[in-house]
Amino acid sequence: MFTARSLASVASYSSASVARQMSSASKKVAVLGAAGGIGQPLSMLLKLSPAIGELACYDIVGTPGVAADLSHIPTRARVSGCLPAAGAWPPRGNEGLGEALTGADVVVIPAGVPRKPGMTRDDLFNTNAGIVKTLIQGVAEFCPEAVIAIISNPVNSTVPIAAEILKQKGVYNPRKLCGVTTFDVIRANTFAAAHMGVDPASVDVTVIGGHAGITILPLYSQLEGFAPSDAEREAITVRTQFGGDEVVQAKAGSGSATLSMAYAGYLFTEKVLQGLNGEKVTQCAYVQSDLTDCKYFASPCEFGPNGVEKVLGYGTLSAYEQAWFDKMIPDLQKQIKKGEDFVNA
Ligand SMILES: NC(=O)C1=CN([C@@H]2O[C@H](COP(=O)(O)OP(=O)(O)OC[C@H]3O[C@@H](n4cnc5c(N)ncnc54)[C@H](O)[C@@H]3O)[C@@H](O)[C@H]2O)C=CC1
Ligand SMILES: O=C([O-])CC(=O)C(=O)O
Repeated sequence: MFTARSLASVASYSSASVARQMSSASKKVAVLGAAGGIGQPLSMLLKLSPAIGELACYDIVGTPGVAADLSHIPTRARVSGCLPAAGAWPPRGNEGLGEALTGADVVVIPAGVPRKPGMTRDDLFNTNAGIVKTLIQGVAEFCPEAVIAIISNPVNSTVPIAAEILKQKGVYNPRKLCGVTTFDVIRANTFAAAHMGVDPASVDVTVIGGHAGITILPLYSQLEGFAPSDAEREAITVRTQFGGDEVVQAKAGSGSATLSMAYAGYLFTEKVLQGLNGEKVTQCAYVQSDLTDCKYFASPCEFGPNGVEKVLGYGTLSAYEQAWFDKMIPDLQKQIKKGEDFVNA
């Protein structure tokens, strides 16, 4: 799915590609939580994108510094740093969420607390639900037409929270609201490529479900040339489902994956922008869906000028994957309901 884009290629687009992207409509992207562990490297990668004309960095702290720093990179995107109150960079008086969001085509949200060892993503709910709620209220007010990409965990619940807030405000458009599950895809690609001894750029694993533990279901049976033993298949599947824990444990209390997530968030946003600029692109995302009994479900989606143009199917599951699927559905339904109840109760 992400065959051509490596970090190296971010900085070395062919001149034809740059010319094509610069000639397409210039887009504004807002990053909410831009001073954080994910927010900073994500903002840097987005600053390198020729598709972006304006990059708004919003956080409750630190964005004047992040924006000033990024602004010295010689790429076309103008950068602004916004805080809830005065203190933005460049100094223009009282700035805020409204300034960051007004005119935004895409809003990427990595705001919120990360896990520590021993926690599940659901343990973040109490803190992050309120953060996402506030930020989405801002989106509803200042840029209701924007495509929203939610990174803040637990994604399985924060996306339903966002949907319910947008419904309350009368601006919900299921084509414009996505949970970012790209990290699961790039993890699956990384692990499968290592197993197969091939370049990860040549691997494209479909990952369906949600973004937490057993709700993450990589469909390795659909990957051509991948023939693990039963034990290997079990190990790589579970590693993909619980890859986040590996990083949380290695960081030993200082947070969860940030750099690789920034890369995943960048890949996701670039594809959304390609779609908005008229290309037909396919990537997995956690969106409103009729494919299963879950109201929201991650699967391949076609992106285009209106955001998610089509929720695509995910093909045939092996018996092994079907067993995981059956276990996943009640979990995912519970996490979706928890998000909806937070807003509606
Ligand atoms: N969807 C995914 O695949 C992944 C999601 N995550 C999630 O992303 C979130 C952020 O992780 P990190 O960047 O590591 O955390 P972090 O703590 O380093 O950064 C979070 C940032 O959010 C900001 N923030 C808090 N409240 C805010 C508000 N009301 N408005 C704007 N900004 C606000 C903080 O000031 C901070 O700068 C976590 O919830 C984490 O679990 C992390 C990795 C992968
Ligand atoms: O594990 C976490 O808490 C962060 C995350 O979502 C991931 O790395 O996939």
